[in-house]
Amino acid sequence: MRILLLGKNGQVGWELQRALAPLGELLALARDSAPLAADLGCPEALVATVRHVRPDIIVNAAAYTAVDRAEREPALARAVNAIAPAVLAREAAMLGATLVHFSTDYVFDGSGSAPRDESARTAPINVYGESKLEGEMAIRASGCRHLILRSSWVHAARGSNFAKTVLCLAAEREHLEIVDDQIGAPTGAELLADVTAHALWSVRQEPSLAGTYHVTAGGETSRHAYALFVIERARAHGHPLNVAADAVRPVPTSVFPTRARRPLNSRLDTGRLQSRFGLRLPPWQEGVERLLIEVLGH
Ligand SMILES: NC(=O)C1=CN([C@@H]2O[C@H](COP(=O)(O)OP(=O)(O)OC[C@H]3O[C@@H](n4cnc5c(N)ncnc54)[C@H](OP(=O)(O)O)[C@@H]3O)[C@@H](O)[C@H]2O)C=CC1
Ligand SMILES: Cc1cn([C@H]2C[C@H](O)[C@@H](COP(=O)(O)OP(=O)(O)O[C@H]3O[C@@H](C)C(=O)[C@@H](O)[C@H]3O)O2)c(=O)[nH]c1=O
Ligand SMILES: [Mg+2]
Repeated sequence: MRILLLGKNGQVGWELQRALAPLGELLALARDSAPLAADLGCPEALVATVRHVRPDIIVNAAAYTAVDRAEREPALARAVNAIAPAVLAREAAMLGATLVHFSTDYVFDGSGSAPRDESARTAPINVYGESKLEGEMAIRASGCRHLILRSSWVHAARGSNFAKTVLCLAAEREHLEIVDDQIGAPTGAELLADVTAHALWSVRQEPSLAGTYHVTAGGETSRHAYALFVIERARAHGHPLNVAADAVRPVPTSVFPTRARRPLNSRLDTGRLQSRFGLRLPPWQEGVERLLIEVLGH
């Protein structure tokens, strides 16, 4: 079985290099891999690469993930997150290959407080979310066999993410302000990659399992409580931080200015994945603890 992985150096792509390796012959590419081009901004080159490799499985871990910057670069976000996945899906359909793709809680508007399942109405409130939703829809419309895995708040030791940003800020500053009205589940890239490998293997055995699934770590938290957990656990590991324990101020999103709007309710219902694939999703704190140990070198 030949697997083509795109975006091998991202948070999820890096962990997929490890998790997919036992499933088949893995060819992992980055944007600038030579001699095979894997720039998702360049559809012709992408097509040439897929036709040359003739994979049984395409795993697309590449994406435009700069949420605020996307508001200023909507065309590039759409090229990478919507047009490239459409091209990959068309090629997968022609080859009879399975396409694995990742999407996000940001396809939803974040209203209410209930977790959303896969059939919930999508209504993105920023350019990144719009571009990711368009990518999902193109994949479904192509008719290719696919797994679309929607996750949230992904962190990894390698790459940039909220947890590592908080660690840096807490080392530099004495006071932090963190929004306390965005609720979701921080999800380790290694968990997402391992679930991907498991789901992919299951779909090979049972093609009717293909489709769209929500995949996050268990439990939920606010960004503020998440930041506090990162700070407390980093201290417990002996990491020196400047910020005072009572100086992490909770603030509403409405007073924390960012270019892109963010959904407040990012809760995803993962019941479908757990029951159909027989999987258990460990609590988010376990993933953050692992991240800290890796980042702090203990
Ligand atoms: N991060 C998160 O919180 C979440 C992410 N997701 C989704 O999960 C998937 C993986 O995300 P994650 O690993 O966190 O993202 P990262 O930002 O860590 O990695 C994205 C990768 O895509 C690559 N990339 C960007 N543009 C191009 C391009 N034009 N051509 C080729 N490669 C490109 C980047 O390469 P380079 O370094 O060269 O720019 C980078 O290696 C994405 O689909 C994302 O939408 C879903 C939910 C939450
Ligand atoms: C750094 C910082 C951020 N914030 C706020 C700003 C923002 O509203 C919220 C989240 O900020 P970030 O920019 O880190 O997170 P963001 O890049 O929006 O994270 C998202 O990335 C994409 C790729 C996804 O798919 C989502 O699941 C989600 O993980 O936290 C604070 O309140 N205080 C702070 O000190
Ligand atoms: Mg960000």
